[in-house]
Amino acid sequence: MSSASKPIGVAVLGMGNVGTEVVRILTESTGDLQARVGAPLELRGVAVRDINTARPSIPAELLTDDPAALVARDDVDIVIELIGGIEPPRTHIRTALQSGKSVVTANKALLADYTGELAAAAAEARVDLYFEAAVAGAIPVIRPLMQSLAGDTVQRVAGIVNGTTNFILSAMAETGADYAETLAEAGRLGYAEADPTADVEGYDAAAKAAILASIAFHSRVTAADVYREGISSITPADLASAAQLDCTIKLLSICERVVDADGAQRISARVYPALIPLSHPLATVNGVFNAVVVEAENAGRLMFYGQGAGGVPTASAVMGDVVMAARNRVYSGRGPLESTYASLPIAPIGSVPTRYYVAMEVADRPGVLAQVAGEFASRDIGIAVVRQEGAQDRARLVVVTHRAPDGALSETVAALEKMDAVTKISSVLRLEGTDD
Ligand SMILES: NC(=O)C1=CN([C@@H]2O[C@H](COP(=O)(O)OP(=O)(O)OC[C@H]3O[C@@H](n4cnc5c(N)ncnc54)[C@H](O)[C@@H]3O)[C@@H](O)[C@H]2O)C=CC1
Ligand SMILES: N[C@@H](CC=O)C(=O)O
Ligand code: NA
Repeated sequence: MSSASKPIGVAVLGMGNVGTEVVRILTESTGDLQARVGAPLELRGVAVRDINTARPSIPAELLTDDPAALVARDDVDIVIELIGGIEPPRTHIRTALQSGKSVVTANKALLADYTGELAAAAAEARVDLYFEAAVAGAIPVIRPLMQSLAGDTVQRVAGIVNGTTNFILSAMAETGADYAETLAEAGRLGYAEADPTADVEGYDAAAKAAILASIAFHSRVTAADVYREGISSITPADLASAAQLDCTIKLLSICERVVDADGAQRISARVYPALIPLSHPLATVNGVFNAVVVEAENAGRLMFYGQGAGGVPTASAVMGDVVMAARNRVYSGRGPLESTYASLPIAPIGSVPTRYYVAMEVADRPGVLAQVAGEFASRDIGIAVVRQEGAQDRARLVVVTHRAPDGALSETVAALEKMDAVTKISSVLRLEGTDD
């Protein structure tokens, strides 16, 4: 260590749920952090949107409403971006990297689309760009994929990577809690994004899937490559119906290698709410907890579990990256570079085999069931479960299929929608976590 005593200057951009906790740890744990880094970490400044409304927990002289000026300071070595969104973070991060500063960010929305540009700037300047907090909050998942599994071949990375939606679905399933009230509570607890549409419509999970798939499969996957559905249409009736099938409903993020009919490998990256059996390990992941299951050729199955959102746990992941980036500066090292050599193409959702759960309202008269079953059979789709709920002149019919290409399943649903006897398709969900 050539410059053991030279302090590492740190700047924090954004002092919200996560930024506040990062500043707290930086100021409360100075001695331990210094010992772990091999040099003191010195907080040079904190950029906030409005100095007058900023929380009074740090000395006024550290506050600024000019993040660009803070990033430009010669005594700042590491920039921690915790503002969120695309701009201004994209500009601040790029400027920081281009001027030789390392960057730590939790900004999955930005990384899902701009990792290429930012990683290139980091590589050019020979500095680190770290983002462990961007996927599954406190859970170490980026570093295990990038480093621990660098010698293996990852086949699948799947799990629950959004705390807000898992908090909502768990509460609805456990206590019948109201969707809107639970979403508001997730906002108060600091789990939800500034615009919670990103959570409930699956954009946040899709951004995380893009990041995970890119790393796991050494390819470039962006948010637009990820098939996405959110949870806003999930009803208490769906959860009750899932329970009757010994299942629950979770918003899943699934990234896997799939092999085409012609033998070519592709990446399937998809996010949707799905039924999973209550016996599946992900079924017991509740509240703000996330879990990511990685399947690798040689390591086998690995499961990572912990708090996926919230200022305090997320700040832990940010600080882990800060310590690594600071150590690298002290010891003149660098973390791993982005790796996209495999460049696998994306598999269209229609080609991916899956299972469907379809709930519909049908006229309660003879022959309807045979007609419905006929639509599945004509596309070579096997039916695993048929259940009729209710009677009189309207009945709720639930069909669970065997595995078939998603395109054939969605075509069947479109055909059912046109049938006179089907008055309404109430919900279409996929079923995951089963062998058949
Ligand atoms: N809250 C969580 O559980 C997690 C959040 N993240 C990510 O961490 C980042 C921060 O999230 P939160 O702290 O929850 O958001 P937040 O909305 O609580 O904090 C962002 C802060 O940035 C400030 N800000 C906005 N524009 C600014 C500007 N131009 N200059 C300086 N400050 C500005 C806002 O006033 C706000 O205080 C986001 O990228 C988010 O996606 C990642 C994992 C978990
Ligand atoms: N809004 C996100 C925060 C963490 O990434 C979530 O709920 O998971
Ligand atoms: Na993480």
